[in-house]
Amino acid sequence: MERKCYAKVNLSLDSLYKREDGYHEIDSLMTRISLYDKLIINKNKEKKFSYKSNIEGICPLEENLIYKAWALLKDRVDDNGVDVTLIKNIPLAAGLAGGSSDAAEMIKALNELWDLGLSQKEMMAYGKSLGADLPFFFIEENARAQGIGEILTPFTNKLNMKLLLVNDGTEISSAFVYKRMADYGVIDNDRLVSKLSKGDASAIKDFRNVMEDVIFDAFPHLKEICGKLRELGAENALVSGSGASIFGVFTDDDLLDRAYEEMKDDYKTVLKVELVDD
Ligand SMILES: C[C@@](CO)(OP(=O)(O)O)[C@H](O)COP(=O)(O)OP(=O)(O)OC[C@H]1O[C@@H](n2ccc(N)nc2=O)[C@H](O)[C@@H]1O
Ligand SMILES: Nc1ncnc2c1ncn2[C@@H]1O[C@H](COP(=O)(O)OP(=O)(O)O)[C@@H](O)[C@H]1O
Repeated sequence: MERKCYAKVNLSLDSLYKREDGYHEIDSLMTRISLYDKLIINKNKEKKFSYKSNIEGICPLEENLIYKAWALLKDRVDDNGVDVTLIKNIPLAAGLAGGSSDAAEMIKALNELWDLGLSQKEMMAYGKSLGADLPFFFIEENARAQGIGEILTPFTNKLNMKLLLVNDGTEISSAFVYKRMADYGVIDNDRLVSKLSKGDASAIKDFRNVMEDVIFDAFPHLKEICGKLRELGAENALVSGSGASIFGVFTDDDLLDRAYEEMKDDYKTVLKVELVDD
């Protein structure tokens, strides 16, 4: 069985306040992009999890979210052995939720492979126990994420945008940023959702990520990438999630192509991507 594990970007990301349990209430518009890891999963007869990948040392196996997803479900069946191959294309600790997407697809795959009959709601609950970003990947639509990321409301986007994704190899953990966050609550996501559903292009200028205050303070060079994208014709440029990936938003293909040519040799990863759920 083969599955595509799409990356996400946050078109807008607001953090409202820190809760008693240490997590932050957020309000974010999330969308999947045409950059994906590939998971190849086959049953084996050894009742074991065997793993290989095109990249070494993401983290110890027991900490890999794919392994954790398997460990959550393995006692539901007798023949629980699987051979898993991960083709990693999504940059690490990049605000693109690659690990979360891998784990969500692993849960969906095991549900099918082992005929577990789990509902979307049950899979989302398993997902949430592994990370706040996981539930989004069970929706398979653009969604507004609230709560800690698990309250999901699909939205429609009629805007034809393409993104130039830039990652210079900087890795930032979500915990690093959340620890330094102030209270915000400044983004009008109701208005943004309404504009996107009507195809009103003025929405693009309203995209915002409140984590940028913390991120640019600690990693000022990332702000320069946003500036460069704007200079090259992006209608907006912002950090995705807790970073360190930056995306420029384009509605003109020629400008996008030109910006790609200008930037492609200057950073570790420069990719033209589309939104997959529109
Ligand atoms: C910032 C966001 C925006 O989509 O994405 P990334 O940039 O990581 O992709 C997410 O909120 C990241 O979610 P995720 O990375 O799954 O978080 P978890 O593994 O559950 O938690 C990692 C750390 O972030 C903090 N955290 C996470 C989510 C949240 N709503 N409030 C928090 O304070 C937790 O306290 C923990 O210390
Ligand atoms: N399958 C996986 N892919 C990527 N990272 C993983 C995976 N499993 C666990 N991790 C750990 O989670 C960290 C952040 O995950 P990732 O999804 O790449 O970043 P982000 O949360 O910023 O989008 C990684 O640095 C790694 O230590």
